[in-house]
Amino acid sequence: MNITQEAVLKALSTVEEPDLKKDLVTLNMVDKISIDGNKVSFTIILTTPACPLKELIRKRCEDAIHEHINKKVEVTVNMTAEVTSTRFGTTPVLPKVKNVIAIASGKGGVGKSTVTSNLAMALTKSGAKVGLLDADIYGPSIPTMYGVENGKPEVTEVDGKNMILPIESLGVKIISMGFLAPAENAVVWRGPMASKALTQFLGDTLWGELDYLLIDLPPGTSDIHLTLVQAVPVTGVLIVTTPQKVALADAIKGVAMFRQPQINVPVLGVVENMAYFTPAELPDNKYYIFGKDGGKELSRRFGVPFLGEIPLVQDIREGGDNGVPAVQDADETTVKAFEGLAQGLAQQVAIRNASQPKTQKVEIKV
Ligand SMILES: Nc1ncnc2c1ncn2[C@@H]1O[C@H](COP(=O)(O)OP(=O)(O)OP(=O)(O)O)[C@@H](O)[C@H]1O
Repeated sequence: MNITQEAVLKALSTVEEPDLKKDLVTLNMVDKISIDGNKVSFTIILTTPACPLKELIRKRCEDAIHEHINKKVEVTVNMTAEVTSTRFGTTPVLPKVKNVIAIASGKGGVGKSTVTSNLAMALTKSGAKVGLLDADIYGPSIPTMYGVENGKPEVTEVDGKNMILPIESLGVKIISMGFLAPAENAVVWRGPMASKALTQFLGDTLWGELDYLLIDLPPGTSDIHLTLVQAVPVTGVLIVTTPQKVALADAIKGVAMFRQPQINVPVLGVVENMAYFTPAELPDNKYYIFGKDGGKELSRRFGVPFLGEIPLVQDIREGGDNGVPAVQDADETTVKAFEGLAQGLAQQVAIRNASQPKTQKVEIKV
């Protein structure tokens, strides 16, 4: 049997990337083809390390080689990932950050910061480079959730400009207004001053190359939200809500705000936090304390993806208080819930990036 590189590519051109609806060869996702007798190996470059379709794509590649070349071929599919971006190298604001994702909730206290901190951790665990900006100036809780509440970011000079170095914890680069203004002084940050300080803080941080920068926005719909998402080209926003009526009503206002024509930030999805309570000793029991399926209905109403349910469990609260996000070492249900959210969000980012017209890359000095 004489297998050629062309034959391998031809076989793989029959495999469609399920989300992007184009074949792997057209999408330039096939690399490093190697052929040795009846052994064939190649690398598939995924659009995110958090790709939930990894195993499905691997299986389809193996099947395609067996079907189009020979059943007896020994196939090795290696997987790597290069996170896609439509902003990489095209914008003077954070040009080395591939995707900026804002996390918003209409109502306070729905667990936005908890979800954000676990999301950052889950993406990092998948192999992505992640930064986290805690823009919740009225109650910056990210430093506590990452055990760095006494963090004092250092400043370094780059090309004559003072840049802030983020504090790194558990592999995530973190900047919080809490590092600058202790909680008791948060009241000094008001309106335009807060917006200006935040935007400057964001741009003056030496993030380095990032696949995802998550911004934990303050609760509600304020000038700060508008200034931030207009100052930084944002890939999209994730809406966090609980199933409760009052939380949903505020989440609706949030979605409507981001969708205003002059704002026009894509809503990447909705996640329902505190979806149900599960006691540790009865893991199969679900109690719908705040109501049921409200987040799902919200996503249906606005035609945006529903990215999952996060249970109300003690581990999640404890993780936040102890400075280690629960996705790091909680029980399987909690870990799966946050990993599923990270995969779903990364998938929506990849789909969005693929649907954007390719912008001309411009060289920008950082
Ligand atoms: N799924 C969950 N299970 C258990 N506890 C949770 C869960 N989500 C959030 N919490 C707890 O609820 C409280 C509020 O969460 P968090 O600070 O994340 O909310 P927030 O929406 O960011 O609040 P704010 O409006 O102040 O920014 C915290 O004590 C957190 O530990």
